[in-house]
Amino acid sequence: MKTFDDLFEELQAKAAARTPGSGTVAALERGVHAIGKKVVEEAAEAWMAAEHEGRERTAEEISQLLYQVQVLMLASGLELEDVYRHL
Ligand SMILES: N=c1c2ncn([C@@H]3O[C@H](COP(=O)(O)OP(=O)(O)OP(=O)(O)O)[C@@H](O)[C@H]3O)c2ncn1[C@@H]1O[C@H](COP(=O)(O)O)[C@@H](O)[C@H]1O
Repeated sequence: MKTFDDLFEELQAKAAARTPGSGTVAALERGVHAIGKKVVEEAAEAWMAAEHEGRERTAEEISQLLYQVQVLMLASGLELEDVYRHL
């Protein structure tokens, strides 16, 4: 099973290689403003799922939120340690 750290490593590698066909590379090209909107969208969907749609849908939406947060980290030049330092 993929962890948060595993996913970040995968996304970093794809961003560095500019892997063709990668949705992450395409998102990074769209920039921070567009990525930020996806973070907010997925946060709202996670909230709605938690209130109305049950555990499985909530877990799915939270996974999408975590992905979008990682894309925002990459777009901002952040490493995992930069965030973990504040936990
Ligand atoms: N975990 C994710 C992941 N979660 C969400 N997303 C993308 O985020 C977007 C979500 O947008 P939407 O809300 O519009 O999606 P949706 O189809 O409406 O789904 P719902 O929110 O309605 O459930 C979609 O484009 C998804 O592809 C993800 N895209 C990629 N990953 C993983 O990231 C890695 C690299 O992916 P690529 O860069 O595409 O190779 C792979 O391991 C992928 O599994």
